[in-house]
Amino acid sequence: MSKVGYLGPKGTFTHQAVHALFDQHEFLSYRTIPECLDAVEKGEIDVGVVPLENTIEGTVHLTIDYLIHHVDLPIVAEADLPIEQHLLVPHSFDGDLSKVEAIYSHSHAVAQCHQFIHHQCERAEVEYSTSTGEAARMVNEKGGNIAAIGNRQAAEEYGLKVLRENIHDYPNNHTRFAVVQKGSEPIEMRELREVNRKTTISVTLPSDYAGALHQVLSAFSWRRMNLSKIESRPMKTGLGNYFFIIDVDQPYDGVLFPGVQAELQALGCDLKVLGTYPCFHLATASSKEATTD
Ligand SMILES: O=C(O)C(=O)C[C@]1(C(=O)O)C=C[C@@H](O)C=C1
Repeated sequence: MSKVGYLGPKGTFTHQAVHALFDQHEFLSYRTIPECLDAVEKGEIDVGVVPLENTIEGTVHLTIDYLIHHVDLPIVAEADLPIEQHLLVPHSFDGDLSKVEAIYSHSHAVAQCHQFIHHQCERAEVEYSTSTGEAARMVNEKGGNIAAIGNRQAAEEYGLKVLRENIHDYPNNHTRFAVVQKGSEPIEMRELREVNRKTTISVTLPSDYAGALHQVLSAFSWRRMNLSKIESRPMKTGLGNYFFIIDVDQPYDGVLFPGVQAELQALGCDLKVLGTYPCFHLATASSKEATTD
């Protein structure tokens, strides 16, 4: 039995993703993304599951930055999960949204519901928490005219009721989660249908000069390698110093990728493969999307 760590506590979306991905393992929850990734790095757990990107709010910068700057852990799998954000309140709350004094949640969850908060809960102060599950736990502990944004499992876990369903501002809300692992021993997962294989790399340009990014991209384009994401992040060394995170829509191979690497190195770029991995679609209890075959 392996140890699987995740951004907890129970009732987070990461917790849902973990249970859709793994069965028959020991599950350990961590309060923050860095705590979970550090535990994998130190070998306290075998794999860690952390959020990577949301369709409404974009990249979870804390995860990407921590993977680049603080730990050396390959991404071994990726899974996307439909996200349904609900407004959760104590059972004693009378249902009048204008009375909500504070809304607790993770910053990514709050960002997915800005319009709802702005138009429906005008009086509410936003209080950020380390996760949606933690927000639900706090709302239960504090009580009163306050609410959490989170999922139905969190409401059940922490004794709250769902006052409004699906309060995220745009439909088709999904979050991608990364599974990271230190050792190379394969960890048994549920039998899921693989929808794709991707390779994620980081590229640091030697200096800022005209056409530098164009040259980097052309190493992929003339090889007909499709990129599904490119994003710049600060190197944290000075204003204007950025690196690029690039998702390539194919597995690492022995011909095309070494060719790209050699070409980029000749340009003076630093390149690191962050993982080459299968991608899965997961389903929440309430969604009917395909998962297991
Ligand atoms: O707080 C949670 O429930 C998490 O699992 C974190 C997280 C995130 O960081 O994006 C995951 C999915 C949702 O997009 C909102 C929050």
